[in-house]
Amino acid sequence: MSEPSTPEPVISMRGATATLGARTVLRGVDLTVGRGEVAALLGANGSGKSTAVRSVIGQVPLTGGTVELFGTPLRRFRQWARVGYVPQRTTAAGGVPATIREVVASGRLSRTKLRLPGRADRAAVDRAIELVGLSDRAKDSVSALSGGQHQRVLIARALAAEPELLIMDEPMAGVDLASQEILAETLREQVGAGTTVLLVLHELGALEPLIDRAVVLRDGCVTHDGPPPEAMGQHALPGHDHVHPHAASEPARTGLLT
Ligand SMILES: Nc1ncnc2c1ncn2[C@@H]1O[C@H](COP(=O)(O)OP(=O)(O)OP(=O)(O)O)[C@@H](O)[C@H]1O
Repeated sequence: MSEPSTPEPVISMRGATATLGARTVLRGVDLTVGRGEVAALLGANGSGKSTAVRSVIGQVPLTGGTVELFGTPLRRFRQWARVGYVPQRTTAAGGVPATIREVVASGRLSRTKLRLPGRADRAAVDRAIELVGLSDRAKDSVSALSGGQHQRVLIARALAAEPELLIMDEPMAGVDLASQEILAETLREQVGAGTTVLLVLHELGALEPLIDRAVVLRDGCVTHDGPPPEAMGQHALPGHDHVHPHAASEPARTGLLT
């Protein structure tokens, strides 16, 4: 008991294995993210990045290994308001007519539960919309938004709960440059405020300066865990294509990732 204790990890995944259909997608993944840390999960298409983060929040059951969130085993974890999750490229519209503000406000439900929203709740929703630069469009229908704006709405929805841990799956995928800059700035603010962040990325790109640690997956195994390898910041090394299924333009190159 003499040594100063390191801060309790916010995410602690140990020896995680998972299968989807007949396919083993995670083969013993260790992933630890400490409080206030910004970690990037990198890897080629199909390496298991999305499956790993979905396992962290219990959307994909593990066949082996363990996950703890804020020091609590996942099966006992109930404090979901502490976790904001932005899934990979979904739409905020969902076929139901809703305004930007309504969609973002739905992200606050994990805090309000069954009580009526109060002033602090409304302020958190307004602030989340402001952070992603959509204040002037708050009353517009989400069905009229571009892909990048959709993504900003989904991120604002996650931020509305003021999460301590923010998990985002390829937040920059298919997002126009202007929205990318706003998202990077939003993330900078969150990180500055002490939020712990886990990002799935296929390249570090504009977010590189924010990343403390990179964890690289290959075929369901961790092949690197440490400072972001330099080559990952650029579209480096020829012959290593990562083709993003959602990218409209030419394939991005991700160097060490494949
Ligand atoms: N529902 C499913 N049933 C069977 N296999 C699946 C299912 N979903 C994903 N897979 C497979 O599991 C593997 C890992 O998928 P995952 O989405 O975790 O990879 P990823 O690293 O996030 O890839 P990407 O960069 O393409 O998003 C892939 O080979 C994928 O085809």
